[in-house]
Amino acid sequence: MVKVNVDMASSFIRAVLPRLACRHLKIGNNCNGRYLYGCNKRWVSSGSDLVQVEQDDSDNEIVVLKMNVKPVNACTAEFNNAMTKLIKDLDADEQSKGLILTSTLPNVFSAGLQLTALHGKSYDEIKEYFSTFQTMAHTLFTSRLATVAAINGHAIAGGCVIALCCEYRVMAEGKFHNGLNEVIVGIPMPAWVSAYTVYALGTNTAEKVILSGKKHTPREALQVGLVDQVVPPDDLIQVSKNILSDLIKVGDYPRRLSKERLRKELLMFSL
Ligand SMILES: CCCCCCCCC/C=C/C(=O)SCCNC(=O)CCNC(=O)[C@H](O)C(C)(C)COP(=O)(O)OP(=O)(O)OC[C@H]1O[C@@H](n2cnc3c(N)ncnc32)[C@H](O)[C@@H]1OP(=O)(O)O
Repeated sequence: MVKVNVDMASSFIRAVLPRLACRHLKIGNNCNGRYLYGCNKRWVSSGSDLVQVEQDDSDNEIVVLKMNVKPVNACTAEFNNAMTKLIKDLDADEQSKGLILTSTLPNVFSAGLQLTALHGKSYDEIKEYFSTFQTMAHTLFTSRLATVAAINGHAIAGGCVIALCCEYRVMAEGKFHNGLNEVIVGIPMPAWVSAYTVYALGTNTAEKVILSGKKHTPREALQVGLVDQVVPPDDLIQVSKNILSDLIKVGDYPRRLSKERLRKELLMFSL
């Protein structure tokens, strides 16, 4: 399990964050959705039913993971752990080469951290919860698979982070937002999230995106590099599959090793 560096933020978390989270959202029993689970050809078990798994290409090389935590794909600890397990299982499965990450929900990719999980919790509980999110993000970021985020709705804060962990991001046109609003919510941006953002956007743009806390339209997200492509919603999955097919055409070993070498520089921020 990746450990979260919470030293600098410990008093903040204890004293302020739960209050801010409460103020930001109506606290209620709002993450009690029903979960679906399906797979066309073979099962890759997450040990839970929070993520739909589809392997629908003829070679079983491409896997589609659909986040499925109603109503907004808030990243519960159970979801984070399920995602981590799934990605690790796929990494260990030599047949799998590429991963598309999307959502079952029509308008939301992910709303990020489950803010309600922070309310009324002890410091240790909050720390443990954060570490499940960081472990999931770290596992996705360092996966040997080629990864494409098919962003079919809002991708806010941690939802945007999940997309940034992927190699390529395609977003559907629509009245959606994509951004890192942590500073607005009241969360000082953790160094590892900043590092992932810098990796994807470059330092100067990452600083603007993080410090503004701005939520971008798909077109604005494209301009700042939060996404690589914006497409009509109906084309999202097919475009993502086409991109992934190109990515995995490259020899598996050189690709895998190059990705590892490129991304390992950032691990110092993550561990
Ligand atoms: C140092 C160590 C540090 C380590 C810390 C590591 C941090 C890593 C960085 C990550 C930080 C974060 O993710 S912080 C999370 C920030 N996330 C957000 O600010 C997103 C807030 N949500 C939204 O903006 C919107 O809900 C949005 C996603 C666009 C969907 O809008 P909609 O109109 O479709 O839906 P809504 O009506 O708003 O929401 C539907 C219900 O879902 C709930 N809901 C919405 N977002 C939720 C959320 N994130 N968590 C829980 N519940 C949420 C609402 O309260 C509603 O509940 P009911 O009223 O009961 O129905």
